[in-house]
Amino acid sequence: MVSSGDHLAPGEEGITNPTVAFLGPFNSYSHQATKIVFPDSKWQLQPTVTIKEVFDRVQSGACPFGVVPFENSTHGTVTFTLDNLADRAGEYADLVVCDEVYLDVHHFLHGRLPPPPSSFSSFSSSPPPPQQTPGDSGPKTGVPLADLRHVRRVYSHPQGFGQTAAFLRRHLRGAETIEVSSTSRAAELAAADATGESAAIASEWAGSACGLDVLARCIEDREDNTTRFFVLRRKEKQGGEWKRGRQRNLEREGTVGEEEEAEDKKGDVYGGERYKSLVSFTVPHRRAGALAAVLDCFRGRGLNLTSISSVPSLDAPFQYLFFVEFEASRFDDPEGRVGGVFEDLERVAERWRWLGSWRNRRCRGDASSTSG
Ligand SMILES: O=C(O)C(=O)C[C@]1(C(=O)O)C=C[C@@H](O)C=C1
Repeated sequence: MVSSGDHLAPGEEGITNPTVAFLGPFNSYSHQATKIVFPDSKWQLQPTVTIKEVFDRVQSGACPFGVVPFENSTHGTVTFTLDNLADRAGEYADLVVCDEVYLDVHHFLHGRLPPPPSSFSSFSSSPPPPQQTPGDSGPKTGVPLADLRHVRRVYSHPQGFGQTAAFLRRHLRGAETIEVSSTSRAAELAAADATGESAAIASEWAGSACGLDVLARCIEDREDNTTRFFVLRRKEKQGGEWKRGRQRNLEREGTVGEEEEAEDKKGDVYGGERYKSLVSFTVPHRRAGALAAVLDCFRGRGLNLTSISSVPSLDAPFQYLFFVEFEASRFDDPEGRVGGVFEDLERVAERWRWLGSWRNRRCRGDASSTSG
């Protein structure tokens, strides 16, 4: 099976501006995820300061693609992305999700090694944590590799803190935690602190790019910590690529290798799980069972839901806009189940929007699903 990057490369033919926006700076997890789909030998990767800026660049056409984190397996939804997908101000009418990327996320604590033991007396009287001894077989994970009593503040992205809550509780209880726009920005800030009292929760490569010392490795609460990213593009391109009644999304723009085409034909490998789609909707707030009625549309069409999220709709306090992901594509809908559920939504939801259909990267037989 070819990698998703290989699928994409020929797709550049129709793209005169091979640029991709992602949440920067370089060395963020978003950067890593972006490189999986858009190798930097072929694409110009453009870091942004905010997730909103990724949406802006794709909507304006400045970049044909953008990559944004959507959810983490430990800490849940990335609210900045959901907020933009909610598009309350009607700024992103043309944007759709056209692919997904899974990235294994292993956080390191980076900072400066502690000063000599005699200078600790003013910080704390508790004993230093166990350190790695020369006889240890491999690098220890999830424990401090040095005394952390000199660390007064820790920078990270809110997701970085959420995914390492147990380590922070156990080893950095007294330290101030400061949320910043990305984990790679956190590493930059820790490196800029000449006192050596700042640390960052960031990837291994983000810390080493800033010349920081590793104070602890793999400090995430769960070993299977994974973040899923969405690839965004403008709608008309994707819609225009519908050939032979099949989905023609980002990686399928005339780029499907023979090997993959053969895989596609094996309905038993992918079953009904080859594709996923995302819709957002609001329901009549005061009507009992209104949300259940919308969800029942999917049940009625035999469509399996894979995620449900919500954000305040901002129509009125405590009213919500919902997101539902389900296993099917509007571009590969031989039984009309997706078309049918859209008709149902038209009747049952207050307002609703299709936000994209793409290949399910976590279905059996797709080797390009995860990296990290
Ligand atoms: O801060 C980064 O490095 C990012 O790319 C953002 C982000 C996120 O928003 O979830 C991406 C992956 C990790 O889950 C932590 C942070």
